[in-house]
Amino acid sequence: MNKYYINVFLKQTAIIWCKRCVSNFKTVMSPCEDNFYKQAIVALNALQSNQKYINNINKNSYKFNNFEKFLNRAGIKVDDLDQLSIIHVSGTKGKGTTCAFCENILQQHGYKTGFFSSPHLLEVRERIRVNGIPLEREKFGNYFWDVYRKLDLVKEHSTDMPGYFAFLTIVAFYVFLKEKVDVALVEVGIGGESDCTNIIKNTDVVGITSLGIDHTILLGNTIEEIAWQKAGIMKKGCKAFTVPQPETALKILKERSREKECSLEVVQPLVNGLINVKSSFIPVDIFKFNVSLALALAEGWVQIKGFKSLKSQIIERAIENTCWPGRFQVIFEKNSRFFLDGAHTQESITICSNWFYEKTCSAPEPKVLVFNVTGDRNSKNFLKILRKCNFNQVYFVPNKSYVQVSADQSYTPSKNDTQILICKEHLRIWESFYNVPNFEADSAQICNSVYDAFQQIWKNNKRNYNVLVTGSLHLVGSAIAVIKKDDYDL
Ligand SMILES: Nc1ncnc2c1ncn2[C@@H]1O[C@H](COP(=O)(O)OP(=O)(O)OP(=O)(O)O)[C@@H](O)[C@H]1O
Repeated sequence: MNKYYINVFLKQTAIIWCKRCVSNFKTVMSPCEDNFYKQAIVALNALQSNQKYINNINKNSYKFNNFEKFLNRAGIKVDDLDQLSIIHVSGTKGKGTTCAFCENILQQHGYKTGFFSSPHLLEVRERIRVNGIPLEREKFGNYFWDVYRKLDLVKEHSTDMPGYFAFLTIVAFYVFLKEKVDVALVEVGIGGESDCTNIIKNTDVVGITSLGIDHTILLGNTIEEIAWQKAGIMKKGCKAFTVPQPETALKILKERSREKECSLEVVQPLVNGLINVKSSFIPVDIFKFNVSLALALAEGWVQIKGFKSLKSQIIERAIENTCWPGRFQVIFEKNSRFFLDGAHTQESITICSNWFYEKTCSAPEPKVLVFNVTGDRNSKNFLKILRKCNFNQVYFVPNKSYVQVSADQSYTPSKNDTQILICKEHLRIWESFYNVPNFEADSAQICNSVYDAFQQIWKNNKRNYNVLVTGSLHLVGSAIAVIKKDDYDL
C-alpha cells in the first residue's frame, strides 16, 4: 500500500484520502509523452507571469486586457461559452474548497463536471479537472498545444500572447467545450469584475465565499471595495449565493445583485445534519461555511437546469470523501507530523494557527514552523498571530522544493535573491519578538529550500516533530513535493 494512503495520526486527524486525491499526484507516462508535456510547461512558463502582469497593470483599466482577442484567436467566440453551464465562484477565502465540495456533490449525482481552479500545488494540470481528476499529462499536452499553436501562429509581435493565467483560462474553456461537461465550475483568478474568467456572459449560478482583505493593490483597501469587485461576476438572471459577510460588505453585494438583476441568497452556515458528516479535514468553522455554500450552489444549479433534486445520502457521501490537498492537510513522514495549510490572509492564518495549536498543544513533540508569504501581504501580522503557538524552531524558506534538483526546478539563490531577501525580512520581524515577554523560541533561521529545512528536521531520526507549513499555497506545494518525493515523479 502506498505510504501516503496511510491515514496516520490515530484519531486526532481524520484525513480522508479518496482515490481521486491520490490520482492527482501520479501518472505513468512514456518518455516521449512526458517530453511533450514538459515542453508545454516550458512554453507556459515563458508567458508573462501573473506577478509581472499584476505589477504592470493599471488598477483602473485592466479589465480583461485583450482577453477576448486571444480567446477568438484560439477559435472560441464569447458566445460559444454560452454552451457551457457555469457555476462561477469568487471570494477571498474558500473558493477552492467550496468548488471541490460542489464538484464532488454534482459528480456523484452523475453529472460530468469541469473545474478550473488556481493556484496548483505540484503540477499545473491540477488546475483543470474533468470529473474530479486533473487532466492527464498527455491530454493536458494535447489541449495545451492545440491552443498554443493557434495563438502563436497569428501573433503580431513576439510578446503578443496572453499571460500565464489568461492562457490557462482559455485552455480551461477549450477543454470544457471539447469534453462537453454538464457543468463547469470556474474559480476566478483575482477579484471578479475585471478577472478574465468574467468574459462569460451567461452564468447559471454564482458563489461568493468569505470576504476579507487580500490583493489590495488590484481590488482596493476596504472590504466594500473588495465586495464590489467580487460581485462583478453576478449576471442577469443567475442565482447568486453567499455566506454571512460583514454588514458593509453584504450591503454592497445586495446592491450589486439588484443592479445586475439577479437573486442573492445568504446561505446560513449549518447544513441540516451535515455538520456531523465525518469530513474533518478542515476545521469546523470553515467547514460549515464552505460546505453550506457548496451545497447551495449545487442545489441552485440543479434547480435552474430543471433537474431532479439532490439526494441527501449522496450528498453526505460526497462531502465525506471530498479532499482538497494543501488545505488543513496532515501528513506523517519520517516520524514527524506535517500540518500543511496554504493560509495567506489574516483571518486564515488565525484559523490555521488555532487548528495547529489545538492539535498539538498537549503533544510532547517540539513544534516547528516553516513559513513564507508571497506578494504584498503583511507578514508581520501573520507572524504575530503564529508566534502564539510557541514554536521551538522556525525556518523561513523560499517557495522552492529543492535547490538545483533538475532542469526545470533548478534554483540557486544568490545573496540578493528577492525570495531570500523576503526571508531575511521575516527573520528580522521574528527576532524582534524576542523582546516580547513570555515569547519562547529556540531558534530561527533561513534555509534555501524546503528540502534543506526538512533535512534539518529529519536529521535527528529519533525525534518526532510537529511541523506547521503555512503562509503560501506555493510553499505548501513545495513541501508536498519534498514529502512525497518517492511517490511523485518530479
Ligand atoms: N471560509 C474560510 N474562511 C477563512 N479562511 C479560509 C476559508 N476557507 C479556506 N480558508 C483558508 O484559505 C486557504 C485556501 O483555501 P481555498 O483554496 O479553499 O481558498 P481560495 O479562495 O481558493 O484561496 P486562493 O485565493 O489562495 O486560491 C486554506 O488553506 C485556508 O487557510
